[in-house]
Amino acid sequence: CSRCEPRLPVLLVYEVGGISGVLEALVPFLKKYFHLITMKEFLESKDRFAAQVKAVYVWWQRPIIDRELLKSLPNLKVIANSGVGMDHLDLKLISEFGVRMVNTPQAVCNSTADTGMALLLAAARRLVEGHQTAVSPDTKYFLSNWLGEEVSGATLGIIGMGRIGYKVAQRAKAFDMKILYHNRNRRRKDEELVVGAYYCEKIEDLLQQSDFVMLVVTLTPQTYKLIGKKEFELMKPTAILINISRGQVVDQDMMVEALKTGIIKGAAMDVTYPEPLPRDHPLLQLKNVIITPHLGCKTHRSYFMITEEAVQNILAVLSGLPMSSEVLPD
Ligand SMILES: O=C(O)C(=O)CO
Repeated sequence: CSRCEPRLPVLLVYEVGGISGVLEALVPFLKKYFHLITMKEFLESKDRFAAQVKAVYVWWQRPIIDRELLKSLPNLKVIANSGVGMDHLDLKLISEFGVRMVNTPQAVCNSTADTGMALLLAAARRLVEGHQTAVSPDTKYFLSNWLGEEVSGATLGIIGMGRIGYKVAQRAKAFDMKILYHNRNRRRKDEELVVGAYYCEKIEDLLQQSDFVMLVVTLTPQTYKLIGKKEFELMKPTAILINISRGQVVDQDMMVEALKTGIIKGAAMDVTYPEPLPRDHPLLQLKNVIITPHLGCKTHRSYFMITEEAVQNILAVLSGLPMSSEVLPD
């Protein structure tokens, strides 16, 4: 009967709470705009819900969007992805089903740039080793030969000056760093002036000149293993690599080699492949490495803003209004 049917558009999420579920705190907000169903509820009542689901909210890679799911949702209009990275989605497949895709780039840029800067500072000043020293029972405390690097005046090379890269540049400017950046195309001329960044057309130039290299590109076939043997060899032996993009942007075996043999000085990574690394992975044995568990944009504020941005985008698609963050298959 029509009275039993949900009056709000039906939004499918993987689950609520738990390891892979939408944060419970966000559910009241989502429920203002949608009739929310979980994957479990959907699978239990496919006959009831299949034709009603208008949108899916992919919360950190769940649910997995495959052909079978797309086939079972004939009136699906839009898939909203939390965060900015879409490498876990088959964009071509989704568009074949006439479904639009949106992400939430505004919501994540400050928090992810903070993570990049935090890693840069932590690696430069050996914060993790420092912490381990401070809490260790049998350590001589004031080791005068245990010096870090100064960030002010050092050169930061940003590979991938998109929204997040630009936020990193703003932070680096406040630290008096010299900023270089590389994009495939120079399309940030106004912003270059604001932060005082220099464009390197060739990635090689940036690698040779930078004291810190930060990876902020999205993972695409073009950026897969962008940093490999040749690129490590171009970097200064004193350089520190920071990765806040995706693990696969770096050839990880080559990175282990570069870190072990002193081709570069250190690395700080919020992303690896796989995540997490197997416990016996050589990267976990190295002292000149900091690894964080994809903290990226994980702040209370960002998580709320992500959901706000996703909701705005979904509602815009459903009502045929323009929206800010459509992702096209190419
Ligand atoms: O936005 C993303 O895709 C991220 O990984 C941020 O942590």
